[in-house]
Amino acid sequence: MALLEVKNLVVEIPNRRGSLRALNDISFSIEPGEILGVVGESGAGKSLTGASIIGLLEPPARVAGGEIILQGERIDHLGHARMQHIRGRRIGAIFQDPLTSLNPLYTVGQQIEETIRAHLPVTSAEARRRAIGLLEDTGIPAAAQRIDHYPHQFSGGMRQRVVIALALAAEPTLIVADEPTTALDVSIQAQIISLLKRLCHERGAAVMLITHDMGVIAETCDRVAVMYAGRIAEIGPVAQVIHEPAHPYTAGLMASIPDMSQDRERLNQIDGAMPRLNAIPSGCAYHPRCPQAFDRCSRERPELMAAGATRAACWLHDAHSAAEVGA
Ligand SMILES: Nc1ncnc2c1ncn2[C@@H]1O[C@H](COP(=O)(O)OP(=O)(O)OP(=O)(O)O)[C@@H](O)[C@H]1O
Repeated sequence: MALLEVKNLVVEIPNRRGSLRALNDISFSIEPGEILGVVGESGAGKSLTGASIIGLLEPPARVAGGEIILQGERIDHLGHARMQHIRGRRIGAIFQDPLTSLNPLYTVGQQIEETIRAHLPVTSAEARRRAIGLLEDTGIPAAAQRIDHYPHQFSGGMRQRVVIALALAAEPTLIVADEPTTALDVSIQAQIISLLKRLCHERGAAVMLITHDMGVIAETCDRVAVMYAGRIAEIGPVAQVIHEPAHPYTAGLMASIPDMSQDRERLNQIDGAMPRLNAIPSGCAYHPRCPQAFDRCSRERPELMAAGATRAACWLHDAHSAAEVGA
C-alpha cells in the first residue's frame, strides 16, 4: 500500500468574482521510505500541494475536490485537533524559514521534548535523552548544552538542523519539506539536504521535497513530479525525467540548471513566465512558451500519459498527434 495517495486534488481560492483554481486534478503517490521531489517555477502550486497534505492550507484557500489518503486513512476532511495530531505524529513538516517552526520563547529542548511527549509514551527524562540524541544526529555540536539554548542563539543553518530534529521527533512516516534550504547560505544548503536525506533514510521516513532547484532533485530524489500552472506536467523516476525529459517544460527546467561551479540561481531561463491563475491558457497551459507546441496544444488539454519511462501531460506522446506533429 502506498504511504500517501493524493487523488484528483483540487484547491480553490475564492475571490470577489468567484474562485480561482490553484490546483487542478493533482494525483500522485509516495511509497514508504521514498523521496519524491516536487519541482517547478514559482507559482506552480508546489507549496499549496504540500500545505494541503499537512492540513495547513491558509484560508481562504481550500480543498475543493479529491482525496488525500495517508496509510489508508482519508485525511483531507479531518478537524483541526485530529489533523494536529497527525501532523506531529505521522507527518513532519519543514519550511523554508526555520523560525516558522520554532517558538522563540522556548528553548529548543523544551520544544523537541514537548513534541516527543505529546506523541510517544515516554518519561520526561527519556524525552530529554532522545532530544539530545536527535540534536546530535543532526550534527549540532555540544548538543547536551545547546539543547537549553533559545532559537535565536543558533545560526540559520543550525536552526534548520533543529527544525529537522523537531520534525523527526515523533518518528513520523512522512516528512513534507518545503524549500528547506532556500533561506540558507548557499555553502550549507547541500549539507542540510544530505542530512535530511540520511536521517530520513535511517528512520525509514518518506520525504516530499518541494524545491525550485532541479539540481537538488537530481542529487536527492527517487522520483519527481514536475508542476506547471497547478497541474502535474510530468512524473517519473528521477534518472529518466532528468536524462530523457518527456515534457518540454521539464526539458526547459533541466536546461536551466546552472553550471555546478557557480552558485545556483532561481530558474529564469525559459522564455516567458508562469501564467497567472486567472489567465491560464487554453489547452496545455505551457503551450505559449513551448518550443514544440503544435495546433492541438492550444485547443485540447492533455492528461498525463505514458511517455517512455515517465508519464507526461503532453500531446507529443499521443499516437493520434503523430500526424499533426509531422505535418
Ligand atoms: N492565499 C492565496 N490567495 C491568492 N492566491 C494564492 C494564495 N495562495 C497561493 N496563491 C496562488 O496560488 C498559486 C500557487 O502558489 P504556490 O505557493 O503553491 O506556488 P509555488 O509553486 O509553491 O511557488 P513558490 O516557489 O513561489 O513558493 C500562485 O499563483 C499563488 O499566487
